[in-house]
Amino acid sequence: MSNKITIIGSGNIGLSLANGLVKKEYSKPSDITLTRRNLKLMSEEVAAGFNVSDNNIVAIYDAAIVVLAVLPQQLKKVLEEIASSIEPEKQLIISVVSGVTCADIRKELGNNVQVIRAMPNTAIAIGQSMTCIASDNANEENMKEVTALFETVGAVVTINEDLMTSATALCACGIAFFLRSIRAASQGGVEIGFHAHDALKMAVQTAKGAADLLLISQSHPEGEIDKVTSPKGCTIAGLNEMEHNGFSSAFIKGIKLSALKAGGLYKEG
Ligand SMILES: NC(=O)C1=CN([C@@H]2O[C@H](COP(=O)(O)OP(=O)(O)OC[C@H]3O[C@@H](n4cnc5c(N)ncnc54)[C@H](OP(=O)(O)O)[C@@H]3O)[C@@H](O)[C@H]2O)C=CC1
Ligand SMILES: O=C(O)[C@@H]1CCC=N1
Repeated sequence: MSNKITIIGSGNIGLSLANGLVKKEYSKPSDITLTRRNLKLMSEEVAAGFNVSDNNIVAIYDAAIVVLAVLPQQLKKVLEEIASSIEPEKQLIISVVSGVTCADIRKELGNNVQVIRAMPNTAIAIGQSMTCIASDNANEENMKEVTALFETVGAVVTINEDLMTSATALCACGIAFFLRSIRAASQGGVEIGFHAHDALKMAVQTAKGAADLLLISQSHPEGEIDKVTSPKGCTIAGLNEMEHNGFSSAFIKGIKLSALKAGGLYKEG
Protein backbone atom coordinates (compact mmCIF):
# COMPACT_ATOMS: atom_id res chain seq x y z
CA MET A 1 0.00 0.00 0.00
CA SER A 2 1.33 3.48 -0.84
CA ASN A 3 1.62 5.93 2.02
CA LYS A 4 -0.26 8.73 0.27
CA ILE A 5 -3.22 10.21 2.09
CA THR A 6 -5.75 12.58 0.54
CA ILE A 7 -7.97 14.56 2.87
CA ILE A 8 -11.09 15.85 1.14
CA GLY A 9 -12.19 18.86 3.16
CA SER A 10 -9.35 20.71 4.83
CA GLY A 11 -11.24 22.66 7.43
CA ASN A 12 -10.95 22.39 11.21
CA ILE A 13 -10.67 18.63 11.58
CA GLY A 14 -9.08 17.83 8.21
CA LEU A 15 -6.22 20.24 8.86
CA SER A 16 -5.88 19.14 12.48
CA LEU A 17 -5.50 15.53 11.31
CA ALA A 18 -2.90 16.49 8.68
CA ASN A 19 -0.90 18.54 11.17
CA GLY A 20 -1.05 15.80 13.81
CA LEU A 21 0.16 13.11 11.39
CA VAL A 22 3.11 15.29 10.38
CA LYS A 23 3.92 16.39 13.94
CA LYS A 24 4.04 12.76 15.09
CA GLU A 25 6.05 11.79 11.98
CA TYR A 26 3.47 9.32 10.68
CA SER A 27 3.48 11.17 7.36
CA LYS A 28 5.63 13.63 5.48
CA PRO A 29 3.72 16.73 4.37
CA SER A 30 4.53 15.80 0.77
CA ASP A 31 2.59 12.52 1.22
CA ILE A 32 -0.59 14.35 2.23
CA THR A 33 -2.90 16.09 -0.22
CA LEU A 34 -5.46 18.53 1.13
CA THR A 35 -8.48 19.61 -0.87
CA ARG A 36 -11.04 22.35 -0.55
CA ARG A 37 -13.09 24.32 -3.09
CA ASN A 38 -11.83 27.76 -2.13
CA LEU A 39 -8.05 27.32 -2.12
CA LYS A 40 -7.59 31.07 -1.78
CA LEU A 41 -8.89 30.75 1.78
CA MET A 42 -6.01 28.41 2.68
CA SER A 43 -3.04 30.56 3.66
CA GLU A 44 0.46 29.65 2.47
CA GLU A 45 1.42 29.17 6.10
CA VAL A 46 -1.36 26.62 6.67
CA ALA A 47 -0.66 24.80 3.40
CA ALA A 48 3.12 24.70 3.99
CA GLY A 49 4.62 21.52 2.56
CA PHE A 50 1.30 19.78 1.85
CA ASN A 51 0.00 19.17 -1.65
CA VAL A 52 -3.15 21.24 -2.09
CA SER A 53 -5.86 20.94 -4.68
CA ASP A 54 -9.37 22.05 -5.49
CA ASN A 55 -9.87 19.00 -7.70
CA ASN A 56 -10.95 15.97 -5.67
CA ILE A 57 -10.66 13.52 -8.57
CA VAL A 58 -7.06 14.45 -9.36
CA ALA A 59 -6.24 14.59 -5.64
CA ILE A 60 -7.30 11.00 -4.92
CA TYR A 61 -5.52 9.53 -7.96
CA ASP A 62 -2.55 7.93 -6.16
CA ALA A 63 -3.90 7.94 -2.58
CA ALA A 64 -3.99 4.72 -0.58
CA ILE A 65 -6.27 6.38 1.99
CA VAL A 66 -8.98 8.90 1.19
CA VAL A 67 -10.25 10.77 4.24
CA LEU A 68 -13.69 12.36 3.96
CA ALA A 69 -13.74 15.47 6.18
CA VAL A 70 -16.46 17.73 4.78
CA LEU A 71 -19.65 18.73 6.56
CA PRO A 72 -22.46 16.14 6.47
CA GLN A 73 -24.52 18.37 4.18
CA GLN A 74 -21.56 18.66 1.76
CA LEU A 75 -20.82 14.94 1.57
CA LYS A 76 -23.30 13.69 -1.02
CA LYS A 77 -21.87 15.98 -3.69
CA VAL A 78 -18.32 14.83 -2.92
CA LEU A 79 -19.31 11.15 -3.06
CA GLU A 80 -21.09 11.61 -6.39
CA GLU A 81 -18.02 13.40 -7.73
CA ILE A 82 -15.42 10.77 -6.74
CA ALA A 83 -17.56 7.60 -7.13
CA SER A 84 -16.26 6.56 -10.54
CA SER A 85 -12.63 7.35 -9.67
CA ILE A 86 -12.30 5.31 -6.47
CA GLU A 87 -10.36 2.05 -6.87
CA PRO A 88 -11.75 -0.33 -4.22
CA GLU A 89 -8.85 -2.80 -4.41
CA LYS A 90 -6.24 -0.11 -3.82
CA GLN A 91 -8.00 2.59 -1.82
CA LEU A 92 -9.49 2.70 1.65
CA ILE A 93 -12.05 5.29 2.71
CA ILE A 94 -11.93 6.85 6.18
CA SER A 95 -14.88 9.08 7.01
CA VAL A 96 -14.88 11.47 9.96
CA VAL A 97 -18.25 12.89 8.89
CA SER A 98 -20.81 12.87 11.70
CA GLY A 99 -24.05 10.98 11.30
CA VAL A 100 -23.18 9.22 8.04
CA THR A 101 -22.96 5.43 8.12
CA CYS A 102 -20.53 3.21 6.23
CA ALA A 103 -23.57 1.90 4.33
CA ASP A 104 -24.61 5.47 3.39
CA ILE A 105 -21.15 5.97 1.88
CA ARG A 106 -21.14 2.64 0.03
CA LYS A 107 -24.55 3.49 -1.41
CA GLU A 108 -22.78 6.24 -3.37
CA LEU A 109 -19.31 4.69 -3.88
CA GLY A 110 -20.23 1.06 -4.49
CA ASN A 111 -20.54 -2.03 -2.33
CA ASN A 112 -16.97 -3.27 -2.73
CA VAL A 113 -15.40 -0.16 -1.19
CA GLN A 114 -14.05 -0.63 2.36
CA VAL A 115 -15.15 2.19 4.64
CA ILE A 116 -13.95 2.92 8.16
CA ARG A 117 -15.57 5.65 10.22
CA ALA A 118 -13.37 7.57 12.62
CA MET A 119 -14.43 10.13 15.19
CA PRO A 120 -11.40 12.11 16.35
CA ASN A 121 -11.35 15.47 18.10
CA THR A 122 -9.34 18.62 17.45
CA ALA A 123 -6.65 17.59 19.96
CA ILE A 124 -5.47 15.36 17.12
CA ALA A 125 -3.40 18.34 15.96
CA ILE A 126 -1.14 17.86 19.02
CA GLY A 127 -1.32 14.05 19.13
CA GLN A 128 -3.86 13.98 21.98
CA SER A 129 -7.08 12.91 20.26
CA MET A 130 -9.58 10.42 21.61
CA THR A 131 -10.57 8.68 18.39
CA CYS A 132 -13.32 6.06 18.08
CA ILE A 133 -13.31 3.88 14.98
CA ALA A 134 -15.92 1.54 13.53
CA SER A 135 -16.62 -0.35 10.32
CA ASP A 136 -19.12 -2.85 9.02
CA ASN A 137 -16.99 -4.22 6.19
CA ALA A 138 -13.29 -3.37 6.55
CA ASN A 139 -10.89 -6.30 6.80
CA GLU A 140 -8.64 -6.88 9.78
CA GLU A 141 -5.55 -5.57 7.99
CA ASN A 142 -7.20 -2.25 7.20
CA MET A 143 -8.65 -1.93 10.72
CA LYS A 144 -5.15 -2.52 12.12
CA GLU A 145 -3.64 0.06 9.79
CA VAL A 146 -6.23 2.70 10.66
CA THR A 147 -5.89 1.93 14.38
CA ALA A 148 -2.13 2.43 14.07
CA LEU A 149 -2.63 5.68 12.17
CA PHE A 150 -4.89 7.18 14.84
CA GLU A 151 -2.79 5.76 17.70
CA THR A 152 0.11 7.93 16.55
CA VAL A 153 -2.09 10.96 17.25
CA GLY A 154 -3.86 9.90 20.46
CA ALA A 155 -5.86 7.06 21.98
CA VAL A 156 -8.12 4.75 19.93
CA VAL A 157 -11.16 2.70 20.88
CA THR A 158 -12.90 0.42 18.36
CA ILE A 159 -16.67 0.54 18.84
CA ASN A 160 -19.85 -0.77 17.21
CA GLU A 161 -20.94 1.54 14.45
CA ASP A 162 -24.31 2.18 16.13
CA LEU A 163 -22.44 3.96 18.95
CA MET A 164 -20.71 6.39 16.61
CA THR A 165 -23.10 9.28 17.28
CA SER A 166 -22.58 8.76 21.01
CA ALA A 167 -18.81 8.87 20.45
CA THR A 168 -19.28 12.09 18.50
CA ALA A 169 -21.01 13.74 21.45
CA LEU A 170 -18.73 12.45 24.20
CA CYS A 171 -15.36 12.82 22.48
CA ALA A 172 -15.55 15.16 19.47
CA CYS A 173 -18.03 17.67 20.93
CA GLY A 174 -16.59 16.85 24.35
CA ILE A 175 -13.48 18.92 23.67
CA ALA A 176 -15.69 22.03 23.53
CA PHE A 177 -17.53 21.03 26.72
CA PHE A 178 -14.33 20.67 28.72
CA LEU A 179 -12.88 23.85 27.22
CA ARG A 180 -15.99 25.77 28.29
CA SER A 181 -15.70 24.36 31.81
CA ILE A 182 -12.07 25.54 31.96
CA ARG A 183 -13.13 28.97 30.71
CA ALA A 184 -15.88 29.11 33.35
CA ALA A 185 -13.37 28.18 36.07
CA SER A 186 -11.04 30.96 34.93
CA GLN A 187 -13.90 33.46 35.02
CA GLY A 188 -14.63 32.38 38.58
CA GLY A 189 -10.95 32.92 39.29
CA VAL A 190 -11.12 36.49 38.03
CA GLU A 191 -14.08 37.21 40.33
CA ILE A 192 -12.07 36.08 43.33
CA GLY A 193 -9.04 38.20 42.54
CA PHE A 194 -6.79 36.90 39.77
CA HIS A 195 -5.88 38.63 36.54
CA ALA A 196 -7.40 36.84 33.55
CA HIS A 197 -4.15 35.33 32.21
CA ASP A 198 -3.19 33.97 35.64
CA ALA A 199 -6.69 32.63 36.25
CA LEU A 200 -6.68 30.81 32.90
CA LYS A 201 -3.23 29.34 33.49
CA MET A 202 -4.32 28.09 36.93
CA ALA A 203 -7.58 26.63 35.59
CA VAL A 204 -5.83 24.88 32.69
CA GLN A 205 -3.14 23.27 34.85
CA THR A 206 -5.73 22.25 37.43
CA ALA A 207 -7.86 20.59 34.72
CA LYS A 208 -4.76 18.84 33.32
CA GLY A 209 -3.87 17.62 36.80
CA ALA A 210 -7.40 16.25 37.31
CA ALA A 211 -7.31 14.40 33.96
CA ASP A 212 -3.81 13.04 34.62
CA LEU A 213 -4.84 11.81 38.09
CA LEU A 214 -7.42 9.60 36.39
CA LEU A 215 -5.20 8.60 33.46
CA ILE A 216 -2.05 7.88 35.42
CA SER A 217 -3.56 6.46 38.63
CA GLN A 218 -6.43 4.73 36.77
CA SER A 219 -8.65 5.90 39.63
CA HIS A 220 -12.33 6.88 39.70
CA PRO A 221 -13.31 10.58 39.74
CA GLU A 222 -15.35 10.22 42.94
CA GLY A 223 -12.41 8.57 44.73
CA GLU A 224 -10.21 11.53 43.81
CA ILE A 225 -12.99 13.98 44.78
CA ASP A 226 -13.26 12.33 48.22
CA LYS A 227 -9.58 13.13 48.78
CA VAL A 228 -10.21 16.85 48.16
CA THR A 229 -13.41 17.34 50.13
CA SER A 230 -12.45 17.92 53.76
CA PRO A 231 -15.38 17.56 56.25
CA LYS A 232 -17.23 20.86 56.60
CA GLY A 233 -14.66 22.21 54.13
CA CYS A 234 -14.76 24.67 51.26
CA THR A 235 -14.57 22.11 48.42
CA ILE A 236 -17.76 20.26 49.33
CA ALA A 237 -19.49 23.62 49.84
CA GLY A 238 -18.54 24.73 46.32
CA LEU A 239 -19.22 21.34 44.74
CA ASN A 240 -22.67 21.03 46.30
CA GLU A 241 -23.54 24.57 45.24
CA MET A 242 -22.62 23.63 41.66
CA GLU A 243 -24.76 20.50 41.87
CA HIS A 244 -27.72 22.45 43.32
CA ASN A 245 -27.41 24.57 40.18
CA GLY A 246 -27.46 21.52 37.93
CA PHE A 247 -23.77 21.06 37.02
CA SER A 248 -23.78 17.29 36.36
CA SER A 249 -27.31 17.42 35.03
CA ALA A 250 -26.46 20.18 32.54
CA PHE A 251 -23.40 18.26 31.32
CA ILE A 252 -25.37 15.03 30.86
CA LYS A 253 -28.27 16.78 29.12
CA GLY A 254 -25.84 18.57 26.79
CA ILE A 255 -24.13 15.31 25.82
CA LYS A 256 -27.51 13.63 25.18
CA LEU A 257 -28.69 16.49 22.96
CA SER A 258 -25.40 16.52 21.02
CA ALA A 259 -25.70 12.78 20.40
CA LEU A 260 -29.27 13.19 19.18
CA LYS A 261 -28.26 16.03 16.88
CA ALA A 262 -25.15 14.17 15.59
CA GLY A 263 -27.34 11.30 14.39
CA GLY A 264 -29.52 13.56 12.25
CA LEU A 265 -26.98 15.85 10.56
CA TYR A 266 -26.76 14.01 7.20
CA LYS A 267 -30.53 13.66 6.79
CA GLU A 268 -31.15 17.28 7.85
CA GLY A 269 -28.86 18.36 4.97
N1 LIG B 1 -14.53 20.06 13.96
C1 LIG B 1 -14.44 18.97 14.74
O1 LIG B 1 -13.98 19.03 15.89
C2 LIG B 1 -14.88 17.63 14.22
C3 LIG B 1 -15.57 17.51 13.04
N2 LIG B 1 -15.97 16.27 12.59
C4 LIG B 1 -16.67 16.15 11.31
O2 LIG B 1 -15.74 16.52 10.31
C5 LIG B 1 -16.41 17.15 9.24
C6 LIG B 1 -15.76 18.50 8.96
O3 LIG B 1 -15.95 19.34 10.07
P1 LIG B 1 -15.11 20.68 10.22
O4 LIG B 1 -13.69 20.42 9.86
O5 LIG B 1 -15.40 21.23 11.55
O6 LIG B 1 -15.80 21.58 9.09
P2 LIG B 1 -15.18 22.80 8.28
O7 LIG B 1 -16.33 23.55 7.75
O8 LIG B 1 -14.15 23.49 9.10
O9 LIG B 1 -14.42 22.06 7.08
C7 LIG B 1 -15.06 21.53 5.97
C8 LIG B 1 -14.11 21.69 4.81
O10 LIG B 1 -14.62 21.04 3.68
C9 LIG B 1 -14.32 21.81 2.54
N3 LIG B 1 -15.24 21.39 1.48
C10 LIG B 1 -16.56 21.57 1.38
N4 LIG B 1 -17.04 21.05 0.24
C11 LIG B 1 -15.96 20.48 -0.38
C12 LIG B 1 -15.80 19.80 -1.60
N5 LIG B 1 -16.82 19.58 -2.44
N6 LIG B 1 -14.57 19.37 -1.93
C13 LIG B 1 -13.51 19.59 -1.12
N7 LIG B 1 -13.60 20.25 0.06
C14 LIG B 1 -14.81 20.70 0.40
C15 LIG B 1 -14.51 23.24 3.02
O11 LIG B 1 -13.76 24.20 2.30
P3 LIG B 1 -14.37 24.94 1.01
O12 LIG B 1 -15.65 25.61 1.45
O13 LIG B 1 -13.28 25.86 0.61
O14 LIG B 1 -14.59 23.87 0.02
C16 LIG B 1 -13.89 23.14 4.42
O15 LIG B 1 -12.50 23.37 4.35
C17 LIG B 1 -17.88 17.26 9.63
O16 LIG B 1 -18.59 16.24 8.99
C18 LIG B 1 -17.87 17.08 11.14
O17 LIG B 1 -19.05 16.44 11.55
C19 LIG B 1 -15.61 15.13 13.26
C20 LIG B 1 -14.91 15.20 14.43
C21 LIG B 1 -14.52 16.44 15.03
O1 LIG C 1 -20.24 20.25 15.88
C1 LIG C 1 -20.20 19.38 15.02
O2 LIG C 1 -21.22 19.08 14.39
C2 LIG C 1 -18.90 18.66 14.73
C3 LIG C 1 -19.01 17.18 14.93
C4 LIG C 1 -18.24 16.87 16.16
C5 LIG C 1 -17.52 18.09 16.45
N1 LIG C 1 -17.86 19.05 15.63
